[in-house]
This record gives sequence, structure tokens and C-alpha cells, in this order.
Amino acid sequence: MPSKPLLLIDQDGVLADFDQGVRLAWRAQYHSEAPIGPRQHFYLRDDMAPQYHPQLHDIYTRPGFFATLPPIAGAVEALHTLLAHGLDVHICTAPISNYQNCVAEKFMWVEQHLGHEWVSRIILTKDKTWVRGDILIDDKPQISGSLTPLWTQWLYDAPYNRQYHDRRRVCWQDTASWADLLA
Ligand SMILES: Nc1ncnc2c1ncn2[C@H]1C[C@H](O)[C@@H](COP(=O)(O)O)O1
Ligand SMILES: [Mg+2]
Repeated sequence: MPSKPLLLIDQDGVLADFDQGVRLAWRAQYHSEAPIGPRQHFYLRDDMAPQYHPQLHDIYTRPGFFATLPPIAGAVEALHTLLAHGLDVHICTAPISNYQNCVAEKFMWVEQHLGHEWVSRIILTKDKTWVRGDILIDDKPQISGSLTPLWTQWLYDAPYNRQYHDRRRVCWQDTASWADLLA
């Protein structure tokens, strides 16, 4: 690992809690728990029966969904710590194809939770393999794209990726899992 690696940090599932946002929105609208089975797949719809897919889609495409996602525990503090230690930290995030609310709201989320100076650290792309970096911290177990990535992925821990043991695993609250970035 280079002494000061260029870090790419995913947003949904690493900084902003997409799953919890869906659960909260579902509860608020339907006054019941979201009908999500055990989390085994990256995409939430793959852990939900098909009859609920339209309601799920409606939730995550509506205005306000991405802007109001709760932060993942420890994420905001971790990013400030990494920057304070001199690392070159960027937020590398893919918008959904129904981009109308998602794109602006991802920027709003970063400004609200990390501060305005972090907005210029956002890299928005549908294909993360085009982005240069040393390490990409991302919860998605299979990141596809048209290039061979220059970065190495560290898998951000989530229930739906625990069957993967081929990569380093990170969790903000487990400070030992990323402490060597600060060395
Ligand atoms: N768990 C998820 N289910 C459905 N859609 C998801 C999930 N996590 C993220 N997404 C969406 C929302 C994001 O804008 C894009 C890309 O996510 P990323 O964290 O940048 O890979 O997919
Ligand atoms: Mg993600």
C-alpha cells in the first residue's frame, strides 16, 4: 500500500444508510415493517417479493429520499479523521438511472453531513472502473465496468456481502479494520 493512498469512498451503504432509509420510509408510509427478507443480495429488491418492487422503486426515486438518508455509524467521523491525517479522500458514487432526484440529493447529503468543502471531493460516475485511485471502499461485492480498475477494493461490511472472503473487510466502527491508513 502506498504511504498516503488515494482513497475512493463509496456513498450508499458506506456513508449513507440506503437500507435503513428504505425501512424508515416504508414504516412512515405503510405503518408496518418493510417486507424485506434476510439480507443476502446487494440489491434490496432481490430480498423482497416481486409484488413489493413498485413500492420500493417509488420510495427510492421520490424527492427527499437520498438527501435524508441516515449516516452509517462512524462514517462522518472516519472521513474527517482520514482527511486530517493527510489522505487524499474522494467520494466515488454511482447515481441510479432515475437520476432526477438522486444526483442533486447525493451532493446535498455530502454538504449537510460532511461540509461544503467535501462537495468538490465527489466523483459521480456510472462506471467506477474509470476512476483512478489506490483503494476503493465499497459495499458492492461485484463492481463491474468497462476497464480493469487501478484500485483495490476493500469491502465495506454489510449483511449482504458477508459470504465474500476474498477481500479486506472494513467497518468504520471497527477502527482496527482501517487504522493502518492513518499510519
Ligand atoms: N441495497 C441497494 N438496493 C438497491 N439499490 C441500491 C442499493 N445500494 C445502492 N443502491 C443504488 C443507489 C445508488 O445510487 C446506486 C449505486 O450505489 P453505490 O453505493 O454507489 O454502488 O445503487
Ligand atoms: Mg454502495
